Amino acid sequence: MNTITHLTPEWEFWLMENIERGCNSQTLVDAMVAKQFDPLFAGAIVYHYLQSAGRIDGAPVAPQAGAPAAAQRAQASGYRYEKPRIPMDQSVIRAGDRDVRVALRMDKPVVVVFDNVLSHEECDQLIALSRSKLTRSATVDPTTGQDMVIADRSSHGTFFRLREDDFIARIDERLAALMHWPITHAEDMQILNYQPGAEYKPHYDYFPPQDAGSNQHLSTAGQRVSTLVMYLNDVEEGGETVFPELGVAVPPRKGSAVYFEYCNSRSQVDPLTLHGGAPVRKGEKWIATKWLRERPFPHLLEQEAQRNGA
Ligand SMILES: O=C(O)CCC(=O)C(=O)O
Ligand SMILES: [Fe+2]
Repeated sequence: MNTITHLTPEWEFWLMENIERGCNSQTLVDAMVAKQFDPLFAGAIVYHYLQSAGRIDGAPVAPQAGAPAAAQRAQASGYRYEKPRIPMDQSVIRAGDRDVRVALRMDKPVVVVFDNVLSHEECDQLIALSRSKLTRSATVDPTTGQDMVIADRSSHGTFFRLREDDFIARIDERLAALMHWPITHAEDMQILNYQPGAEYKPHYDYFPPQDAGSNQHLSTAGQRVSTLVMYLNDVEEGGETVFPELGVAVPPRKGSAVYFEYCNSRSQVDPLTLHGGAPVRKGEKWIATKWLRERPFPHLLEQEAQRNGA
């Protein structure tokens, strides 16, 4: 049976009335799901209405107030946290050929800062290999799903295909081990360069389930589940990766990285992972980003099977 993914005026009224009465988000989502609403749609729409009603504070929160406030908002979104994909009790994670140190971590959402993901030589080499290939970065158009250039994203970038060469393959294998997710679920590695003034305004890495343009992405390998943003150089000033809902900012440091998770086994997505690249104020910023999907890419399954001699 098809589930409902749009809101009639009657349901709109019902939502507003019940929010006014002080109902909590889970009650509202459960009631909608019981009436055949799509669970993802119900979660997103309830979150949206609660936010519009001022019941979820979208403004950045002070770091000291971050944890309890974020937990409240997480609950309001209806997102159910599950067991983190990566170990949350180790200070060093053995990631293939490299020991990666944990510098900071939080759960709900899982956000972890790693040191020593890439050596300085690897950072330099990724930059050198990318420099001549850079083009203006695009984002996914919410209605068509096509790439489009927008002012919110003033960086330049390029991509490396999975296992493009031996150097990239070594890093790809390490990242799959670190992120505890199969290599067949990995998107191409993105390299970005931000010049002074360039930024990437706060956004979600997941494909918004309510956008028509997300369908073509979701149909290949499912939703994005986690991200690793690796810093390839030290930035003199600015360029932090910011999480406005959490009151967290991660300053770029050559070789280190920030990891976060935002999609559970029911394909629910976590709006608290809103994040962006703050404007670079002095110097330039280089990053490499790895996004992982719910399911394998068919062409990678084939590629890996051939490698393994199947
Ligand atoms: O530049 C940053 O720090 C964040 C980059 C980012 O959000 C992305 O590549 O999806
Ligand atoms: Fe992002």
